[in-house]
Amino acid sequence: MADDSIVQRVAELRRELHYHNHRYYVMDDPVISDFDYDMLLQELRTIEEEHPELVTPDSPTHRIGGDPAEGFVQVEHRHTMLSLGNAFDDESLEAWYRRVRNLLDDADFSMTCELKIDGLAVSLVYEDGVFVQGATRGNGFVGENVTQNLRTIRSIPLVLQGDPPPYLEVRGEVYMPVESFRRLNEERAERGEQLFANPRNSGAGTIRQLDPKVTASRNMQIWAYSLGDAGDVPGLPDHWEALEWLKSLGFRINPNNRLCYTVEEVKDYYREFVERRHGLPYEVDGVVVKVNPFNYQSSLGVVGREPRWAVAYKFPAERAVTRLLEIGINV
Ligand SMILES: NC(=O)c1cc2c(=O)c3cc(F)ccc3oc2nc1N
Repeated sequence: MADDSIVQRVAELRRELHYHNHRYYVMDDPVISDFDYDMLLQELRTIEEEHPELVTPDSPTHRIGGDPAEGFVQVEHRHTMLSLGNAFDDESLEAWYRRVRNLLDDADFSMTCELKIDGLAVSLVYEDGVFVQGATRGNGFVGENVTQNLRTIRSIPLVLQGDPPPYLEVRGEVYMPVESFRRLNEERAERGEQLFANPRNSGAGTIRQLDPKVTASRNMQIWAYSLGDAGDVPGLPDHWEALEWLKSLGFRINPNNRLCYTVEEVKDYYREFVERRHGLPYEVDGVVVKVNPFNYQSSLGVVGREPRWAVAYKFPAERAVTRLLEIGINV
């Protein structure tokens, strides 16, 4: 049995490694050299090999799980994962805005604008601050358990910082950075294998790999974009504060999110990113506009499978061939 000093050292190493992992993969601002990080990880691995009874599932040495899965177990979402209604032009955005204002008896309200990441929506469940389950959206009610694969994504925290509630669900979009997609297709072309059509497809295929080692080899990333349900965290007044709080817990929140007070500001944001979208290291297909105050979100409610309080203002479709040429794939 390991004596106390070993148990203490293991806890200290885990805390330090989770912290440096967060700095490197979530904040993109490491404060330790890769060499020193690897030395800490190796020290922990050595101790865990000598004392297997000390290994815990949230250990940073266990991001790449066990054997390939046979298939995916289905999981029921505690809170249904709804779908976004679409707007394709300013008129339909303004129609959405007017409808919401009417329903709110002409109240004023702020809106959050977020880039709509073109990836795969996932639900992450944390119990007592430890990552316990990751699932795809599926049909919104039932998704696939892809926990082992999501654990390999370094920007998904295995252990939360701050003071998380006993149960927390977070939603995010998992995606393959454009550069990783380009490199992956280059490797496939050299091996004479079939190419992936776009980062979204390769990302979705990677998350649904049966072997976590394959997922781990493809540099997948995440942007967290909301709580599973505002009711899970009483005391947060609106979505913007919820995003700030999630950032304080260690989640990777997109720095381009913006708080807007008028539909004009929303349109400015949209036009800004119609221009800037191809300079981003990840693919986006629009802007998600959300009524910010949670009390207004709950009074607006849901119609069918879509929340009344959010809309996806899509970017103009573009010719796929041009896009592939732009990211350096010679089709
Ligand atoms: N792809 C995305 O970047 C993204 C997606 C969604 C959703 O799908 C979504 C669906 C809802 F029913 C409600 C809010 C949402 O917020 C979202 N926010 C985002 N930033």
